[in-house]
Amino acid sequence: MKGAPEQEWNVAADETPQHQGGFRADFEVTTERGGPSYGEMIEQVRTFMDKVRYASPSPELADEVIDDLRKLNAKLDSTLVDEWTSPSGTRIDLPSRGNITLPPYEVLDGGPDGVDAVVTFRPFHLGGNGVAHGGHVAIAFDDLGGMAAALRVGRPARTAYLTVNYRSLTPLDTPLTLRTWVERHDGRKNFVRGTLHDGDRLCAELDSLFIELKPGQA
Ligand SMILES: CCCCCCCCCC(=O)SCCNC(=O)CCNC(=O)[C@H](O)C(C)(C)COP(=O)(O)OP(=O)(O)OC[C@H]1O[C@@H](n2cnc3c(N)ncnc32)[C@H](O)[C@@H]1OP(=O)(O)O
Repeated sequence: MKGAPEQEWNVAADETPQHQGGFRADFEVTTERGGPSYGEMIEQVRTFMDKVRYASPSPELADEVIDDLRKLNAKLDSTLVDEWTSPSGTRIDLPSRGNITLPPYEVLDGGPDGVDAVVTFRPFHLGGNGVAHGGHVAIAFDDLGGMAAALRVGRPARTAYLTVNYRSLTPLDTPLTLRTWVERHDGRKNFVRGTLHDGDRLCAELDSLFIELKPGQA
């Protein structure tokens, strides 16, 4: 596959370590990085992925799209920064904190008692036969389960295990209710449960363990 094999990713913005292990030392958040149009840029990329998932282009159109994409990739080349400096993951005003890799969700309420969110799986999250891929459901649970653990302990936590019980089909393009909460904790261990509903219908359940990271722990 052609890509960017010589590209160096995640190059530190300066020599000062901006974190002491885990994801982010201080949960630094921002509504400014990337500017006022960053959310719309992410939305357009998601829309493009939706279209790619369902498009059947002619060879000529595929070549045209490749050409356009190369130009777009080149535009971003000069702006690449490290993960701590990128807007992605820190823009709390945007769906999924502006993180393009996550299914878009909006947190309605979050704190030590848990997280209430609305997640909408996009057309490109298709698994088969018109419904969501189970892996994408797991990603939503992982992120929002991790958030419930982090909000309880006030520090980052990493997933030790994550079990998803798929109770019924998960629709695409439909706002769904996702809840996560720490059901029990024991030292650094946070046993996180979760549910995903389409209206009253239970689509999936989460049973997971998130371990609070020690200072400096990767
Ligand atoms: C606000 C922003 C929110 C953002 C949320 C983002 C969430 C995203 C979360 C992720 O996706 S993290 C990425 C996926 N996870 C990993 O890559 C983790 C890989 N594994 C590890 O790094 C370590 O194994 C881990 C940090 C999970 C634990 O290692 P530690 O050395 O810190 O702990 P240790 O092994 O001493 O275990 C601590 C306790 O947990 C228990 N434990 C650990 N792993 C377990 C496991 N898998 N099953 C059951 N118990 C487990 C272990 O037995 C022990 O129990 P006791 O204290 O009772 O002795």
